[in-house]
Amino acid sequence: MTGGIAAGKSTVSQHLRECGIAVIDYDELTHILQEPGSPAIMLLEQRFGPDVIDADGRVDRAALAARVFGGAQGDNTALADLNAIMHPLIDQLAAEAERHVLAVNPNAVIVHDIPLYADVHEHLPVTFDHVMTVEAPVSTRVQRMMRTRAMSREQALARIVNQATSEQREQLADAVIDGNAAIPDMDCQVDQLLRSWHVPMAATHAPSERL
Ligand SMILES: CC(C)(COP(=O)(O)OP(=O)(O)OC[C@H]1O[C@@H](n2cnc3c(N)ncnc32)[C@H](O)[C@@H]1O)[C@@H](O)C(=O)NCCC(=O)NCCS
Ligand SMILES: Nc1ncnc2c1ncn2[C@@H]1O[C@H](COP(=O)(O)OP(=O)(O)OP(=O)(O)O)[C@@H](O)[C@H]1O
Repeated sequence: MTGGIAAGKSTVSQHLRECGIAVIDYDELTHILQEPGSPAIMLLEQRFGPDVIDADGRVDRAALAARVFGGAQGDNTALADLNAIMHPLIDQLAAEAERHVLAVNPNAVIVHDIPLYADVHEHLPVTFDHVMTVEAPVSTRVQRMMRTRAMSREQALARIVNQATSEQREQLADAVIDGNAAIPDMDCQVDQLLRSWHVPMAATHAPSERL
């Protein structure tokens, strides 16, 4: 699963989990890797300086975001350098998470929630049976980011322009979830998709019981 920022991926993830599906969330993996003691800390401090690490030794994500999305004068490679540090570590942790899920249940259905799939798919060490993207208009997503992430319009737009476009994501996907629909409708879209892909769902959340 991929999708533009604030299109509704976490909302879909929640429903997938309720359906008994394991979700590996690459934003969560990023956050784990930015906790004290992670190998990423030293690399990020070397590249971005001590200001992006807080007093407890974890990444100050707001400070780092300002560095990479804030258009700092003379630092044109900041975002690419952040990605070069983080992405291999995220991929490694995702592979570990997948192994862990499969060790418990070799038949598990696993969804990787990869916001930047369109940007990174050529280098990912895993391949997928299906790709879905969650999409909503830019104006809706900007409003959501301003409301729920306390971002300014400029900060919200800076994230969007530094990601692939909806069209690029849709070209790679075999299904598009309308993240602008009401949440119960989104859930129904997901249920239909899972049925069409013959994905078994947890009985307690079978769609017929919810409707
Ligand atoms: C830039 C950072 C510090 C921002 O932290 P913050 O708490 O504000 O955002 P969070 O991590 O919750 O991510 C929210 C969304 O921002 C967008 N985003 C995150 N990283 C990037 C990036 N490198 N390029 C473009 N958009 C990004 C995604 O849509 C993501 O879903 C952090 O996201 C980070 O270190 N990103 C680099 C790792 C990465 O690429 N993660 C995405 C994995 S696919
Ligand atoms: N269909 C919807 N209708 C109304 N609000 C929604 C809908 N989908 C998501 N939202 C709300 O929009 C915000 C962003 O949604 P969500 O966190 O699911 O998006 P996301 O794609 O995971 O975002 P991010 O890229 O920031 O991780 C949340 O507050 C969520 O409750």
